[in-house]
Amino acid sequence: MDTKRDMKQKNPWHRQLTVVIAFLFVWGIIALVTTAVVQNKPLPKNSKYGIVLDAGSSHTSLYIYEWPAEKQNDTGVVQQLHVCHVKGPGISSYAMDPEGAGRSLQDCMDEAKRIIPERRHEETPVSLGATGGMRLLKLQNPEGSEKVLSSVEKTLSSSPFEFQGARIITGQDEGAYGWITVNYLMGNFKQGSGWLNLWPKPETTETLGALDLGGASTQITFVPEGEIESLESSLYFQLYGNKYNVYTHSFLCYGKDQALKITLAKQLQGHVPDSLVDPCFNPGFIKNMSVHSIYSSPCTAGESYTTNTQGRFLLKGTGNAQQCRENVKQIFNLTHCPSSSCSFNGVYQPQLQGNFGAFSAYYFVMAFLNLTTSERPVTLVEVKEKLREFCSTPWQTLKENFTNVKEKYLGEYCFSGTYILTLLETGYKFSPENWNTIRFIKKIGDSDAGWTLGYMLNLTNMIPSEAPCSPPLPHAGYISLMVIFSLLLMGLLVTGWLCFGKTTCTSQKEVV
Ligand SMILES: Nc1ccn([C@@H]2O[C@H](COP(=O)(O)OP(=O)(O)OP(=O)(O)O)[C@@H](O)[C@H]2O)c(=O)n1
Ligand SMILES: [Ca+2]
Repeated sequence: MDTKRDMKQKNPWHRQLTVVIAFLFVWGIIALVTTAVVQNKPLPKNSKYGIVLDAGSSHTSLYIYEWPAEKQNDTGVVQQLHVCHVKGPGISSYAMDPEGAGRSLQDCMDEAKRIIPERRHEETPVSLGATGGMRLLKLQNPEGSEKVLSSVEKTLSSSPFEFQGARIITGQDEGAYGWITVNYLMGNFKQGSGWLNLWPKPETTETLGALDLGGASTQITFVPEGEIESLESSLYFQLYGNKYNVYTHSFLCYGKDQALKITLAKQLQGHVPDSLVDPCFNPGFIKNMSVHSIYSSPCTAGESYTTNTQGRFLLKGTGNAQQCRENVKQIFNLTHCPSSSCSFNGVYQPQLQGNFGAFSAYYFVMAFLNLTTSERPVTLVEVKEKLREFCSTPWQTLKENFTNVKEKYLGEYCFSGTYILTLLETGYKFSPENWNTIRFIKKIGDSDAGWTLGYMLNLTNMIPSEAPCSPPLPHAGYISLMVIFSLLLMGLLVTGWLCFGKTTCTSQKEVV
């Protein structure tokens, strides 16, 4: 007791000092936590936007993309905000009424004006890419295709957005941008951010191959294991500091609508009867077809034919998947291959490698046939069995069971399913062993799989070739660590002070 009293007498500031330090300590903690909270408060959304119109052979879709203004070069930040499906057919169907092509886009452009905030309109890029249908129209009627492009250009350039062109994209670009889209959305273009910067990057990053099936053309794109033998099928990308040698090929006329025309033309063999019995359509299915609709395409232009007087014939389904397969196989020429390995029609294709995402019509058809929604991949045997069963279903039963499906689509699913199977197996050489590398996909996250996102990323230079320099820690991580370290330091200080105080006491005691 005496000792304590003595200490207080010797150090009258002892109590006050303890109170001040305790106060400063609490105040410091509150200040640090407040700073961290305020600093990491979500900022008001500051988005940028981009518009791409996919002018396909069968229809046009307008996609609006959105990304945070301050992070446009990061991987995976651009997301699909909205899609608007243009009413009516694809723009290539407007060759006889070019003004109609531009007019058809107006509703979707108005929708985009409503969705994108007005203050961003002027700086929002809008571009249109036309694919297989317009490539075919250009071959057949170059003047008509120019007029259609001018018409859509007029509509897009009269919008408040920043018009960046309406053009026919090459099949190679279509394949490449589809591959960029799926891999960007999957986050496969590793950016080496944060702590990852501290470790060397792996030599190769696995990417997903892209299979796109349209109405007029189809694309296959993937990174093969070895060298790519053909220069015209080879693309080189450097994205986020990673190098990619990509194989791509686009088959014009092997989209599923044109493939059907070629398959029918092969069966007609130039002689148009009054009716054609076809195993690729369900039993009881009857359709009155115009001969012109089959032979007017550049894809069947090589075939000579004599028509009956009406210029029409009846297509009658028998629903035999096996025979349908045989008919479809005939449109794949497998007799010559000038390279070490080929897909079909003498086109070079390296050995298949890695996993594949199959989208657009691949997805529409396989989803309808219930061959996509399974926890485990559906085997090739199961696909064949499903097609056998579906094709043999009477047309009347199908119509009764699927009242909500468009008749045009419904009538063609037997052919389409068989075509997809044949294209993948006979064409691209997928086998029972590697069939499970294919996933039929519509979306990745909220964004549709397709070429448009990749097209926009490229057009707006949003994929840097080098990984952008970034601090080793994300901002929130940095603040948290600063708080933790500061608390530790303070704790240390207080402990030190207490110990120092005690030592002084002890020594003082000894002195006393
Ligand atoms: N629910 C749906 C929607 C479309 N389709 C079919 O899918 C094909 C169109 O696929 P899409 O990828 O939209 O082709 P496009 O982009 O229009 O054609 P391309 O890429 O060749 O220009 C058409 O045959 C259409 O009949 C379908 O079977 N079921
Ligand atoms: Ca398409």
